Amino acid sequence: MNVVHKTGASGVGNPLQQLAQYGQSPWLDFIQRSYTENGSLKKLVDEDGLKGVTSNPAIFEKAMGHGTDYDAQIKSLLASSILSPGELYETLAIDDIKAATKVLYPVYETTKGIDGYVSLEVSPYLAFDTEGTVEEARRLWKAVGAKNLMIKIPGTKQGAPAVRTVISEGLSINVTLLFALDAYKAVLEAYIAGLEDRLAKGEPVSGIASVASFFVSRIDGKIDGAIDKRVAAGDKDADALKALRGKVAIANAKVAYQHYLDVVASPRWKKLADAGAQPQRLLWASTGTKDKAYSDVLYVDELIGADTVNTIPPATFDAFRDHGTASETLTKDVDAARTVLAEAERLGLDLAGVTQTLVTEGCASFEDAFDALLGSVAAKQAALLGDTLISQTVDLPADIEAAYKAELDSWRKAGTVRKLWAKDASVWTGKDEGKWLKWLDIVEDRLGDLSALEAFQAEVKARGFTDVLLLGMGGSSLGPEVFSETFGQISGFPKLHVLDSTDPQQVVSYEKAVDLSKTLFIVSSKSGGTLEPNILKAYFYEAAKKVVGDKVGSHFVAVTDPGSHMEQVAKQDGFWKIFYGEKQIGGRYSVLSNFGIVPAAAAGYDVKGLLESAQYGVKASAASVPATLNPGVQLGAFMGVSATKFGRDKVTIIASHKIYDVGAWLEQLLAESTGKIGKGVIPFDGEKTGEPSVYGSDRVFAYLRLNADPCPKQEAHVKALIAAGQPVVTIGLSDEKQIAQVFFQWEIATAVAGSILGIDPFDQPDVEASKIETRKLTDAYNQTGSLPAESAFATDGNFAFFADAANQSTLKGGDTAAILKAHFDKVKAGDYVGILAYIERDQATRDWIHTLQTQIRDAKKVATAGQFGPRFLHSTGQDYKGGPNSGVFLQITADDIADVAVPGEKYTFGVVKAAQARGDFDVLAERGRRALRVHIKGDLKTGLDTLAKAILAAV
Ligand SMILES: O=P(O)(O)OC[C@H]1O[C@](O)(CO)[C@@H](O)[C@@H]1O
Ligand SMILES: O=C[C@H](O)[C@H](O)COP(=O)(O)O
Repeated sequence: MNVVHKTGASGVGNPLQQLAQYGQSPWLDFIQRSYTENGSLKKLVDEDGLKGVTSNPAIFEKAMGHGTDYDAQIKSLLASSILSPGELYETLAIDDIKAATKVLYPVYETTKGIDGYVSLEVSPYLAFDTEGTVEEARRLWKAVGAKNLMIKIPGTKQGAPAVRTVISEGLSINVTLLFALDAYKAVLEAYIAGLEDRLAKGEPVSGIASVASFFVSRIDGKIDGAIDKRVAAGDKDADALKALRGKVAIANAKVAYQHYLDVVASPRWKKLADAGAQPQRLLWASTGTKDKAYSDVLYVDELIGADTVNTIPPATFDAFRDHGTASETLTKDVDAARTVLAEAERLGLDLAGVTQTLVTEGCASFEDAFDALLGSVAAKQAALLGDTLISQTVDLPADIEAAYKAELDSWRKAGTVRKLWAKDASVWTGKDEGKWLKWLDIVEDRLGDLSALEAFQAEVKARGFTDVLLLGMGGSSLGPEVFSETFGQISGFPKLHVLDSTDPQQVVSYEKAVDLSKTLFIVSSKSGGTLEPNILKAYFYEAAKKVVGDKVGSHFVAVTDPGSHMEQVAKQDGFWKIFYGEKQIGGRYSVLSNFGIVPAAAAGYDVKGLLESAQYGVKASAASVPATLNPGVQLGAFMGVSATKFGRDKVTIIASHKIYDVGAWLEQLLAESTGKIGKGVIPFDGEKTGEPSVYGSDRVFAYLRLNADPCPKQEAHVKALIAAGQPVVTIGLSDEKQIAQVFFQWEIATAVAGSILGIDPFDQPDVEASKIETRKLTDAYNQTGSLPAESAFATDGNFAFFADAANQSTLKGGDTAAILKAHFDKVKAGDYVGILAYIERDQATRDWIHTLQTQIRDAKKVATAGQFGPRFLHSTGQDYKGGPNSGVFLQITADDIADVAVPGEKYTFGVVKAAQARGDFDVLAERGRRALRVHIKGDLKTGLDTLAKAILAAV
């Protein structure tokens, strides 16, 4: 923008200065930091008689979204705080507005509060939200804290009542996006009513200012477009239509001004004026000429009149200074203006429809501009934060990429990310999903309670515990397990062990692995009613009591939701501490709440560092980050679109060795959240990476890569997968602590994928079903002393085979080879195989199962899962029963070499495990799954080896 005067700095002959003679105030429709800082804005005030400034989302997009004006401040803000792009934008915008209000303040003073205003618009996302607008207007008003601020509010149906409310509270308001006379009348009415509300409350009406921003050029843009089309089509009224080109917008504005004059002359207004009220002036907005055929000062020249404002874009400002004509025009030819409007109506130009469209388009285009602005702030932020943020790269074949991008764009346009953050259940099935979203806020909440967590950590250290034994299932155990597997033992702190099994051997192994006299037990159960943690607590409480005596309670800590059965137990048994969870967070979303953080603190991990890393992730996927750039949403769309549109519903997890256990946590999150009503994405962890040829076209791949220590073999495999056209998302971590960020990113992604799948990602109906079956069996045991009888449909050596009638009928032949062959022959392309083993989970059995699943995959070219019961029941079990019916399952049970009693119960751990396996199997069968159970008698190792060979022969 130039500051060149036609006739010198004195202002004599400067048309901009001359506007004052006609009662019009020129404002500038532009703001930019460098422009304010380098004195250019002040120069316009001094030399051109500039009297105000307006901004809008598109203007800020131009200012902030490009160039380097804001980089230094962004850098310094990011050095001291963890902010979302929305928070960052707002801080920058508020600073700009504050700086401009300082430059304009002398104008405010000399004009006694009539001019000198700087406008800041509420978020364009709130254009149809009265309450949201009111809240945001109050917040911004306070944040800027300048008398010469105007909050800009769209004059929509929902905006008008907001205007009345905030005017009644004494805020100065610029009502924007007015195109139609009726809308203008409504906001003028809202202004007057707001002032009357103040009078009624006995509050002053002086010192409050308002303008009604009536848009001009956009109307001609639309009407002229319609005219041109009709003329080109040979309309019979072509000449009459052509005569209206470039006339309708000005006529509309002139008629609006007549309404203003009528209102300010009314007795109703006089009363307010006598009390010191200022009229709500009409402000001509959108006054840059868009059609080059017209004068570049058309919408200034033609709209000059008393008590009005014209907010002029820079180029028009320069042009008007150079060759504008200041003269009273607004009240000229009003009858002609009315005739233009009548003529437009006669010719069917539908001004009402056009103005309505312009409101809708205006709101949408400000939203688009805001999205672009926030997107560029997000991109700048990501570049500056570098590897503080985990990286994410999505490699997709062209067809999936197109659908993925379209999905993200439709999320952006519909503002679905904001709805998700606003906990709006309509993002999913519209049931009670909104009540399960506290995990969105939990990181901030936990960061706010760091001192309590750190004090606990110091106490644990001071008490000299050697071990921490966590007893819990699923969401209460898998997060702590990731921490323990990733960070190991920290010097000076106890070693963290996680027990999530009812296998008697495993219970005993864990007991032997710790020094009971120096162990801190964490009993972890959100609901407090889950069978396993309750019986494990009973067992270890008794065991520890034998060693530490009556003060055993001081070795126990509970993590549970308020009011749970576990809370009562903890109180009754004198536990050292009780840490509470949030009822509005489901187990699998609880890792960043006390369920993950308390065990992490006990083990001496850097809780603050973990939470802060997570907080960077929270901000990177915040409501303000448009879907197209929002990593959590991108990840969710990657899975959701691949599953629903391309039949790629299997997420294969590949993780660097040091962070391998994230896969187990991820399995629960994805499977329990999405696998239901026959839909879902099915996670596969634990398969060794293979050549592209062993994978079908039913998969996507998630590669969690520790950038400092990638495995060359995994790297090569992933590269080959991408080259082969498999969909791959690569998530890069610069250090292990970033697993906390990974957790949050996948939580958002899972919620997003759930939305795309059209399910409720926060319930787990089929897990509940097998819990009920198990409970029936353990109750029966308590009554009768034995589990209900069952009979194998075939036995062969040390193997006994069980199946429901439907499956049995398909499994011909009496020997192991024939049965397994018949079972695995059912596997077809797009299916998966699940080996579900109710045996001790130790290194040897884990190696066994992972080798076996990989071998089956290579033979059958299908996805394979290798799971241990009862652990997986609280994880992938939901998907296996409730998700797509594409699983072929082999359940493995075995004799227990020794059983272990559960204190206070008739049943033993062995009985519980057996009941769990049967409950699981019954529900699989009931859901029509292809399932076979093999029971191994005698020595387990021999049985497993023989079984593996038989399976390999069968596949
Ligand atoms: O923490 P709780 O209530 O003991 O539940 C353990 C696990 O059981 C489930 O409720 C069902 O498997 C999981 O969602 C949960 O993580
Ligand atoms: O308040 C100002 C308006 O936002 C601006 O004048 C819109 O102008 P445009 O139609 O040129 O975008």
